[in-house]
Amino acid sequence: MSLSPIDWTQAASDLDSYGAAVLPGLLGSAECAAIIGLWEEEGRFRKHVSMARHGYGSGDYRYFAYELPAPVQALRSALYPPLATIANRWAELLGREERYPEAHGDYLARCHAAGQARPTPLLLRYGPGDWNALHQDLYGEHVFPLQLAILLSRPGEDFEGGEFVLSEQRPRQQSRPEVVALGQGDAVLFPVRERPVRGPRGWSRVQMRHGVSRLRSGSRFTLGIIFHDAL
Ligand SMILES: O=C(O)CCC(=O)C(=O)O
Ligand SMILES: [Fe+2]
Repeated sequence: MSLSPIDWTQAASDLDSYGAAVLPGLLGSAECAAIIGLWEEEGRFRKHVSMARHGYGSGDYRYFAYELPAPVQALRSALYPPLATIANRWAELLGREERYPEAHGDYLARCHAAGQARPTPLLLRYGPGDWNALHQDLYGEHVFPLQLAILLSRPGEDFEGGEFVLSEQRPRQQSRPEVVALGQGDAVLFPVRERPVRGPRGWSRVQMRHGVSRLRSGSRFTLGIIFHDAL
């Protein structure tokens, strides 16, 4: 798999300003199709979740089992180091003690030592009328602060509707919505739980949630990459 070059200066600046950054064309259409094709390979997954059954919205997702498929493993380990740099800067701004090592393997060792040893990368599938409730992907005490979702289907061709949505809950203020327009193969980077925002009296912390608006028609697949593992 070949990753297109990523403008990390732009991505960090967008994350700081809006709490979201798009990595345009991270995957090509053939790579997207190959990852969608994994959905049918049941043996690749450790768990299948029906969102309606849990009150999470409507649609399905499947958590990959270890060993992760090669492109998923490659994305997870290649994207971690620049994200760890941003995460460490944010931790400092927020007065958090935790710091993130340079290599993903070292961070996973920390998760695994705390009993968080199940892989969290997932494939999501939405059909007509499906949606994903605003949520946070927390699976234990260890939370790597940034994650990404890659849109694998073609908006306007494979599906209509189904916009990626973020909400930012500001202390003592109303929440701010952010809708992220994605094309096939684009990734959106976003905070798992919180991010620093500069206010009149220094930095403060806002809570973030993400979800997906209702699909009007068609079929939409996403690959989610989360860097902490699950209990
Ligand atoms: O389908 C999407 O765009 C959102 C997926 C999601 O919730 C995730 O990757 O954690
Ligand atoms: Fe999620």
